[in-house]
Amino acid sequence: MPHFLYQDGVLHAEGASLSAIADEFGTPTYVYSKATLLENFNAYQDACAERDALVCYAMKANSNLAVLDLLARQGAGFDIVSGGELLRVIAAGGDPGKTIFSGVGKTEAEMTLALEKGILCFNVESIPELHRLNAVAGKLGMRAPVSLRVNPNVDAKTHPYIATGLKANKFGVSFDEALDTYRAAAALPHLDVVGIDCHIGSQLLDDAPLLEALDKLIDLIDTLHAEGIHLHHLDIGGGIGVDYGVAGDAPPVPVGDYLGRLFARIDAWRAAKYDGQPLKVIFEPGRSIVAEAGVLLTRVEYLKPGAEKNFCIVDAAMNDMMRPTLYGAWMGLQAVTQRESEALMWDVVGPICESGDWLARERELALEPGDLLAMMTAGAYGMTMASNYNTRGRAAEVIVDGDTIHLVRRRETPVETFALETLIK
Ligand SMILES: Cc1ncc(COP(=O)(O)O)c(C=O)c1O
Ligand SMILES: N[C@@H](CCCC[NH3+])C(=O)O
Repeated sequence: MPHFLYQDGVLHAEGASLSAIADEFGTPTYVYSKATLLENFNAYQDACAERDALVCYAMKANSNLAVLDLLARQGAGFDIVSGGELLRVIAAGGDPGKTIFSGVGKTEAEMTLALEKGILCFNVESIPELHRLNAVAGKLGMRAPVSLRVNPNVDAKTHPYIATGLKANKFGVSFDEALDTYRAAAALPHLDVVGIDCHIGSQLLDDAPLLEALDKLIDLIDTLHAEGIHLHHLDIGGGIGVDYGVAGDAPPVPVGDYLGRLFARIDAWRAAKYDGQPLKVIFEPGRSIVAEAGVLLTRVEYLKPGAEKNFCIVDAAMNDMMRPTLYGAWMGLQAVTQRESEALMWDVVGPICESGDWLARERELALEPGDLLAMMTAGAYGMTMASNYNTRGRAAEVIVDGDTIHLVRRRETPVETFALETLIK
């Protein structure tokens, strides 16, 4: 159910007017809807009900502590990719015992922290990483729970920067080398081989590539079983996409439909080969939980019509939302208060000194300076990818719950952007 709707001609997040939010907290500001967040998470939880399954929210999509806390209280686990993200999970009251650690470059310090905090599992992506983890666990007198991230060489049919499951990508152990890598892992004294993992890419609109990857993992689990390596879980990663409103794009597969098909396959396989003995299933969704729950609220500073192009200069920029310039991503824009006046074609750009600093191109909008715009579907990979380029303080973040507005991250001041720096004599 959409929670960003016009009421009396003004765009609202649940019961709160975006215009009132801009007046109180300024712009640019990320505005999240708590109801959307919970509905999206519960689409996974509901499809997993009564099953041995764990939804590990991929917090790289949006790691605001209040977001993590809300999801943790719904039973979420977390997929992390750094020691910093683990510290956020803990600060938000999340459970390290429901946390899995992905990523190709884990440091010794990160491994040590994760072992000391008792995470559920390391998703290991290479043989050198296995050896490092074995050594770190040995030094601590512990055994590290390990799942291998296998690269199933499946084409996820998404933007090349966010496809991760092809041979050409840096991620995971190649499918052909997976068996030998499992043997190597099983022979190391300080590792417990517990699972298998893959993540083939992000913003997938169709679940066919995910089910193809599942079939490959299933075959591999059977081969490992025959070798005496018995796994306790299968982690299929994240990747389900959202509707950004791109003309011609098919709508994304509903989460419940995808999980239904996935569980049906797993159940049929377990019934045929393992007397129906269940296998724990882990998911790592990010975008499909938070993207639709957020908008980026920005104000028009100047209108600069020109012979070739009309530029609408707003107070948000590529440092606040990198997706358009990084991926050429199309993001929806809506006027917070709609005008009756004539619409013109605008390129919506920020104040940063780069021609790549654009948020939207060729949009038909009726605008005046001072108007507010909402960039839609901006709750994922927005604030988490923000930077301080041009010494811009990062945006504020608020969560709306009904008609209550919670400021969950105050605006960063420009002075705070250089507070860690020091002069030399
Ligand atoms: C290992 C891993 N898991 C999960 C995710 C979350 O993906 P998405 O936001 O597409 O669900 C990502 C990002 O693509 C990832 O790299
Ligand atoms: N940052 C990307 C997704 C990255 C996925 C991380 N593995 C995006 O905005 O679409």
